[in-house]
Amino acid sequence: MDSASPIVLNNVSKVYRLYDKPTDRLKEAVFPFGNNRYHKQFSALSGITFEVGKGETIGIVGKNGSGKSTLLKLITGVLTATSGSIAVAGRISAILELGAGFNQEYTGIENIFLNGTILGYSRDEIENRLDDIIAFADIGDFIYQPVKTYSSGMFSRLAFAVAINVDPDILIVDEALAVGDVKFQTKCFNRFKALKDKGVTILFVGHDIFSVRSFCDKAMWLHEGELLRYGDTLSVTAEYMQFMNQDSQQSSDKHDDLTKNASIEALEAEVEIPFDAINRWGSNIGLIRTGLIRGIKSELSNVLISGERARVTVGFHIPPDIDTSILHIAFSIKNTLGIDVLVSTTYENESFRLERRNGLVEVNFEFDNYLNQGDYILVVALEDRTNPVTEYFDYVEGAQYFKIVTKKKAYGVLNIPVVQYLNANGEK
Ligand SMILES: Nc1ncnc2c1ncn2[C@@H]1O[C@H](COP(=O)(O)OP(=O)(O)OP(=O)(O)O)[C@@H](O)[C@H]1O
Repeated sequence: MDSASPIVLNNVSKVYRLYDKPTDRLKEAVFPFGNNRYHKQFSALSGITFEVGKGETIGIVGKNGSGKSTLLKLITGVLTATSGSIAVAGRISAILELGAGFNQEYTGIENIFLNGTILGYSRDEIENRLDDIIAFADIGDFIYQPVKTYSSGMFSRLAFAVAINVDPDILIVDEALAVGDVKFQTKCFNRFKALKDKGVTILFVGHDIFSVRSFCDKAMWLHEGELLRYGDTLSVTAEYMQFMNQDSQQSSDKHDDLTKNASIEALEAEVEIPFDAINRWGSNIGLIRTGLIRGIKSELSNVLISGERARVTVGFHIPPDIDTSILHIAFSIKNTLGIDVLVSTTYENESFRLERRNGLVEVNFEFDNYLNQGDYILVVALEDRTNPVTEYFDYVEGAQYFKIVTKKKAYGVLNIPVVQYLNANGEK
């Protein structure tokens, strides 16, 4: 165990007591004999062991009720563990519940001082930061009103403004609480990034996989109170996405008949699965046989030239039990942060008709490739988008890994030609 790690948990468990009625809690307090008489036990976390290195940013994922908030409340000390040990070194700033640590009767400004004091700052230190905090919250004259008059958006702005404009060693944030407009959320993210660059250790409950992928060094997946995975962000979130996808497919009975793999058996002997995928999932894995991207002119393998037209080819089989009217073909190009920078699906194309046929079917997508230089991942999928949650027959994350090169160095995510001209003396 690294003694420099600011957060170390060893075999931590948390058991909540559940009472059927509020009076049962009272009865148990008044008659403490026979402790278990009035409550049931619920294990919200069990056997959690991990450590977080200094300056690491950890994204925590897991479905509702998996124990994320409980874990963070144990680390911040709001809750105490039923068993196990938790060692935290450094000043923690946390936003786990909107309104926690605020006095409803106090004004915004008074609450800034209250919160700052809870975080361990002196009055002078808070005064030095007051203007920044007020400017960041940007809630106008409401800052002079009692916080009980605030909307949840205002609350969120004030809570974030305080928590991220102080100098914590450890920042703990639940992304879901960043309610507000895109501008405010971007401001928060910029500030997180600045804190991360300064070496602050950050625990971040991510509800959007892509913010976890773009922001976190490592990811942690909690499931039913257990730590299922902890490690490389891309692989942990990919496994989590796969699980969530399967979970939603299992709970949807609409296309039960499509999840049969019988037709795959006939195809299995034909070709080995050629992909070196980060991840592959779906109800009919094996249907996709090719997924590749090429520059149309250069035809180089695994290298595309920015600005050149590119083609993605997806080759697949259509088994007899899949209705071709709901079967769609999609690709996405992800950058190394796992963010989809380009997505296209035949579902968007009203004139697309897939006819049933035997043997390999190929669908081509062509586009002018204005992506900038860098490393990219090709994802190809066979999907059904007729339900609110997309179901995948076969999803290959990593059908091809390729580079895009530019003729001369370009900046930004896109390399779109931009016309530049000068208006001298206001001439048009
Ligand atoms: N005070 C409490 N008393 C009893 N059970 C609780 C209490 N707080 C949480 N739980 C239960 O513990 C489990 C874990 O809850 P927790 O809030 O930690 O999950 P979560 O992953 O943060 O969920 P969400 O994503 O919905 O916020 C849930 O089943 C929840 O109902």
